[in-house]
Amino acid sequence: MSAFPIPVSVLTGFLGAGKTTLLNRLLKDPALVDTAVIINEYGEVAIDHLLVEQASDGIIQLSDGCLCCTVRGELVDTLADLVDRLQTGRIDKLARIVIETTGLADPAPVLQSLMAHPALVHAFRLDGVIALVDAVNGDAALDNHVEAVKQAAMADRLVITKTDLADKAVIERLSERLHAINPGVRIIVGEAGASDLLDCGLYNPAAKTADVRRWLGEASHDDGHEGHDHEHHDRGHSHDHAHRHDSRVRSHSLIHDGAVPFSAIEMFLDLLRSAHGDKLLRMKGIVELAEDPSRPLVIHGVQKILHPPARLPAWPDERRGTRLVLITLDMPGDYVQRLFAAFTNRPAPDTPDRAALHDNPLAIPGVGSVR
Ligand SMILES: Nc1nc2c(ncn2[C@@H]2O[C@H](COP(=O)(O)OP(=O)(O)OP(=O)(O)O)[C@@H](O)[C@H]2O)c(=O)[nH]1
Repeated sequence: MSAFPIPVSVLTGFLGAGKTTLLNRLLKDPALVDTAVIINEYGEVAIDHLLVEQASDGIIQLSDGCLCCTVRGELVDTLADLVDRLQTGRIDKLARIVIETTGLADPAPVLQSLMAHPALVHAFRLDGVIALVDAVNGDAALDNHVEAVKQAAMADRLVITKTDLADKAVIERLSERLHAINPGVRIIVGEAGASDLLDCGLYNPAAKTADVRRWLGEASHDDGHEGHDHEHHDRGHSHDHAHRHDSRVRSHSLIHDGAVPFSAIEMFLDLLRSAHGDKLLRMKGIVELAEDPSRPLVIHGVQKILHPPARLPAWPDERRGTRLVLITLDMPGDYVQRLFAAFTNRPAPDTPDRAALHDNPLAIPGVGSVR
């Protein structure tokens, strides 16, 4: 039987900051035994739960949507159900919960639910908010996305990730900026472990800045906007939708049932980045490679950076094929789908096939021009 209240850590950080990477490291630590992980992902093709290296029964995947808006009720139901399962003996032990938010989440509504929802207040206590800021892309995220600022401002622990990719001076400037946003916070530069991040003590909004208290106050009056400004355009296998916070941000889900040659994926990514690299916030996906279909390729792009692709030893579940999620800012129309269709040989009207792109990759009729 577990002791109530159960500590809950909220893991946040802008798109691609390294949340899943950190989670994978933390879950190997004995301090996280009997931890349930709740993952929320934005984009209709869920990938993150496949990349968390833990027995799948400890991971709960919330449906598509963002924790701070459409799936907030689902989080409350999930947590209430965990309490019920513990009380009825269907789960033996639950020592801790980690909630990984989407990179675009405003953490305020999540915290508000945990701190104030009548069904949850006695069963759970918010242990702390851990926010990740990427040393390479963090400045740009803070400049351009209020969600990134909110995440940093509400944190009890800030972790600067990807310090191996940035200069010392850049990291120092970023630390100063973060201290200005969140004066009381402890900043961990580089690899953070369980002892740095857990047991922060009860979350205390009074210790946070005035902005955070205002955001939390606003979040408590902001229920029931399910589905607002959430478009779905069904285009066969591809879906787009606009994020409610900012209709300039869209997610594009690309699915191809079948293997794809590495050269096709490489060229698709190259063209996308050279034509619209400035509009790519996040890209991640799992690819069935024609050259070696048994070991999926995992690709990650974060703003301008394409991280070195990694190979999984095997497929995490029975599904094969290629699934990519792209989150973009101001991307024109259906450019992404058309380009992807061209490379996976599913020509859409007016879209050339892959051979044509190989012949002249800089001139793509119907897909827009490459700068
Ligand atoms: N070089 C380097 N790469 C890192 C580090 N942390 C994460 N990455 C890479 O950054 C990419 C994105 O990492 P994720 O852990 O998926 O980021 P995330 O925050 O979970 O991403 P979203 O859920 O899409 O917001 C991956 O390719 C990671 O391998 C780091 O400290 N150094």
